[in-house]
Amino acid sequence: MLDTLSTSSVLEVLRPVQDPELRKSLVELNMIRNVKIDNGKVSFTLVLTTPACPLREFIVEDCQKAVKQLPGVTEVAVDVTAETPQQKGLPDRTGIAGVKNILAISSGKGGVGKSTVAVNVAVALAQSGAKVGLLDADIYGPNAPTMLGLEQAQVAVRQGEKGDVLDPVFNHGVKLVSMGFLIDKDQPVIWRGPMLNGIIRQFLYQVQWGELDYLIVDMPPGTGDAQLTLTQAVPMAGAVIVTTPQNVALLDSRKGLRMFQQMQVPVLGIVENMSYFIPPDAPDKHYDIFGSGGGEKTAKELGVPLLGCIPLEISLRQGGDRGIPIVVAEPESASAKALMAVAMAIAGKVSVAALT
Ligand SMILES: Nc1ncnc2c1ncn2[C@@H]1O[C@H](COP(=O)(O)OP(=O)(O)OP(=O)(O)O)[C@@H](O)[C@H]1O
Repeated sequence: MLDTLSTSSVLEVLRPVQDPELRKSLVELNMIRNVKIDNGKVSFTLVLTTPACPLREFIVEDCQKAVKQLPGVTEVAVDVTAETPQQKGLPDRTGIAGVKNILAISSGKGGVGKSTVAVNVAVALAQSGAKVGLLDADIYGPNAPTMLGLEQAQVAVRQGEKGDVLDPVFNHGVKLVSMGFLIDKDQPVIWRGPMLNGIIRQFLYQVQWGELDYLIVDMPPGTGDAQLTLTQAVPMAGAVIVTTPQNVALLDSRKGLRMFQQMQVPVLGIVENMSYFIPPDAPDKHYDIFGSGGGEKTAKELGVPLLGCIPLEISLRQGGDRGIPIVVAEPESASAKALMAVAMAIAGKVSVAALT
């Protein structure tokens, strides 16, 4: 079989090549398509499970190596595309039409950088080619509009076929709807909680998200009613918990973890923010202000993966304030690279959860 060059011999040599995260054969996962042979030139499409695949180059290389084993092959051309799988459903929760994966970014307490992570992960996924929405559900501090440069924007309510619909606003490749657009910012926080249910329903059924690979939900901090309402209403593909190295925040993360588990939302991992300090005048220096290895230790204790550690960097805050996320403003900075790696790790975990 292997000594003749044919579509089936190409698939045969590719069969042992696995997706490193899914640990399954690319051929069996239907990730190899359109195999064509033109004299010695073999071409095919590699359909990844996310455009943000961190292992893209390795997989392509493995495929090329495998096909080159066949006699008569002079060239291997791999066309890479992606089809994000749809999250597994829960019988009691109805998803949002067209939205494949809803992801919660949460934190045990406020101010740990949850929104910063949510916004930059959303933009990084969009940069990779994914269709991304961001639902800023943080009723206490809806600051995603500022961070995406959309502070002055208003969601437009218009008459749709089945009643009023809301169109998200758009910047840096991300569609955004924020609680900040719908709540009165001068209203006391205690009145905002009860409004949440109604607003969530609007987000679910009235926002015209269109087709999305990922809808990132910037959750309110903590584990109160607002979080329960959200996790009950929206079927989540997974949750990411943002924490800082200090112990108090870590304790709170444990509560968050338990809440998601009780709500049958898989916890994809934790992100340690403000892990170490990089001074602006010495970007190659690295100060472990809170000691090192805290994130790793906590991840181990909690039994979930550590998705990444983000340094404390002034330009990261400045990017947020200016409405130009660091992954756009300074993609080469340490914090941008760390955030991009977190985005890719999340995308990888979502694919694994959907396909295994
Ligand atoms: N790694 C970092 N380096 C520098 N500044 C950061 C970093 N992470 C977050 N910040 C800054 O800290 C502040 C709080 O961050 P952010 O708003 O993302 O936190 P949050 O957890 O979402 O807070 P809240 O609960 O109030 O919504 C912001 O000014 C942000 O720019």
